[in-house]
Amino acid sequence: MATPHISAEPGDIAPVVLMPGDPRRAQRIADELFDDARLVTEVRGILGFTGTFQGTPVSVLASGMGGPSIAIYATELARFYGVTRIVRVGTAGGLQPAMPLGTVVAASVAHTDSAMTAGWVPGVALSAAPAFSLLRAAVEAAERDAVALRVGAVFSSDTFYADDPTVTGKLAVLGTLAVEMEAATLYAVGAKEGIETLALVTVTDDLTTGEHLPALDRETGFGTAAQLALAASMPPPVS
Ligand SMILES: O=P(O)(O)O[C@H]1O[C@H](CO)[C@@H](O)[C@H]1O
Ligand SMILES: O=c1cc[nH]c(=O)[nH]1
Repeated sequence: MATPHISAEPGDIAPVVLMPGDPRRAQRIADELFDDARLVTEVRGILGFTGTFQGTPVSVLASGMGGPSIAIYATELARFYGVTRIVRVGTAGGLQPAMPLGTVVAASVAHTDSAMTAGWVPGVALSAAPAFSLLRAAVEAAERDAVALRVGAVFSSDTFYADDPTVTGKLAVLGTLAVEMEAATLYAVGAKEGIETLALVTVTDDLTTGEHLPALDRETGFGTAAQLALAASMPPPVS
């Protein structure tokens, strides 16, 4: 049975899903990292593929941009397709000095200006955090493979073109590493639906220097984060 936003049949999507914002990054992840990848959904141009990685089924589905969009896909995957792990493979703006373009950040917590979860528990500002199991596995994979990985807070903003740049400045002073748009909502949906989630984002804009990567590099510069996502989320091989 398809959902309003995903046309795959039950069983077409693996329990582990990588989730970039950009549908073309989803296609590249499938083409470059999966074996036997096949298109399983393309509703609204949001591409999803399923294949295998080292013999184990895995899927990739784009989220589109922003919290409301990723909430739709993560919720439908959890409720209707039996997905148990979602790892966002995104891009972000770096907020700290000495974080060159290409730096990969694992979001151990996500601040947000989104109102999406504000009413879930009245009077309580919910914390948005990943599954510790996935975060730990990503850190261990980075250490094992000698891959540089920064771990810390990100800011998941509803606004790409911010009117008030002092907001990210204040968050940077508080140690926030990067700004992006989906991690907090993904983590909130993960908590609500009882699935494991993690966001690994690659810095494509340095907000401290004004350096930016062009659009093609945002589409292609996912390799390290996607490899870490696979290493962190795939079940250990059966020996
Ligand atoms: O590259 P993706 O994964 O889409 O992530 C970032 O890029 C988009 C903005 O350009 C937002 O979705 C933001 O979170
Ligand atoms: O949300 C985002 C994504 C990439 N770069 C930014 O500055 N913000």
